[in-house]
Amino acid sequence: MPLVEIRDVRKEFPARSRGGSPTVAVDGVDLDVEAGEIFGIVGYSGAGKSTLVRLVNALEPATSGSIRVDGTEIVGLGERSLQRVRRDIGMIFQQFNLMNSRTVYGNIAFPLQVAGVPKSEHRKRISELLHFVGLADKALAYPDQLSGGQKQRVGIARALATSPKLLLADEATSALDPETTQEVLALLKQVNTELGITIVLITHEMEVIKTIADKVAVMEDGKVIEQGPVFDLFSRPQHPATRRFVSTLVADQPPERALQVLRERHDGRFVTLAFRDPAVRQSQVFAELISRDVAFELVYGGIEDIQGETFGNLTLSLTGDPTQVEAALGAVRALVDVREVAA
Ligand SMILES: Nc1ncnc2c1ncn2[C@@H]1O[C@H](COP(=O)(O)OP(=O)(O)OP(=O)(O)O)[C@@H](O)[C@H]1O
Repeated sequence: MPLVEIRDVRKEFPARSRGGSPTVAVDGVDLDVEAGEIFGIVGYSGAGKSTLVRLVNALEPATSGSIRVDGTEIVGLGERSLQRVRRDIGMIFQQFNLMNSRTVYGNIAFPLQVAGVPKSEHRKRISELLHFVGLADKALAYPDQLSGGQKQRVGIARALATSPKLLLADEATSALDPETTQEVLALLKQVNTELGITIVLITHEMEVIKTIADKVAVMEDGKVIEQGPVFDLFSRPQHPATRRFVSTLVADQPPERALQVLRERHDGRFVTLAFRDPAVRQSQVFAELISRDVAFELVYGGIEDIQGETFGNLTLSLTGDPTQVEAALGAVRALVDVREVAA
């Protein structure tokens, strides 16, 4: 049984003005998040990502559909029962949402108070959490004395205080610089592997997905347009929006601007080879060209490492006898996908 099971979920917000039309923020979404995984949801601003996660912890009620969290149907559930479900769900935010008038200790104590954990148990639990997030010496600091990365660590400690099964992360690294982003992502990975907590994270950055997610769903206009294991989605994106996201990390064919310059420099036939199968070595492919006296230059592209598997697109300029070029490409097609680059 998935930890989170979403079926045909829809969320409609009423029109903001008289005569206006309602906004369908989430439109018929189906998703399964298995226990123990890191599930990424990626999409541009307005795609409906935040609304979807807010439905999962019932900060907003769904208009229709079904959402099961750890087996409990939460759509239509009463407030009292929802509070019990929410106790198993932690959440972290882009702007950290810490209480500035409370110390780090006080911020982490807050969910413990709400959950009715006796005060005598707070000190030990908070100390454990602060050690885990690497802020053992900051218990008495106030949020405005901390860096962004430290504030998010406090956010994570606070979200973990009541030992949730599920952690929802809403653009948790979007306000951080690239180096701090990597540190916070590493901490989230630790939350997942060492504490066994399932994580759903939403982001507009493929880098975040690539770094820690196991599975990913792409959202556009309230719908999930594509989902699957991260490697599959990166190496074989189907939908144009997914291709656009993937191209922010992995070069595909050269864009029009680059192509113009490349054509001025190279007069051969341009083809893009997609390397996806780990059993196929680049040297095998190049050997097919060399054996037929086809000269080649790598003009665009690169190879990426996604969770230990490599793939990428290399655009080559080929020169030689056209019949030999054709024959070589025939042999190359047996090894990798070959696409012509439009003249
Ligand atoms: N409380 C609300 N009332 C009315 N419309 C809303 C409300 N919350 C979100 N929306 C609308 O729902 C759509 C989806 O918004 P949502 O915030 O879920 O997208 P998102 O993908 O998370 O984007 P962002 O990263 O910019 O938050 C948008 O058109 C937004 O204007």
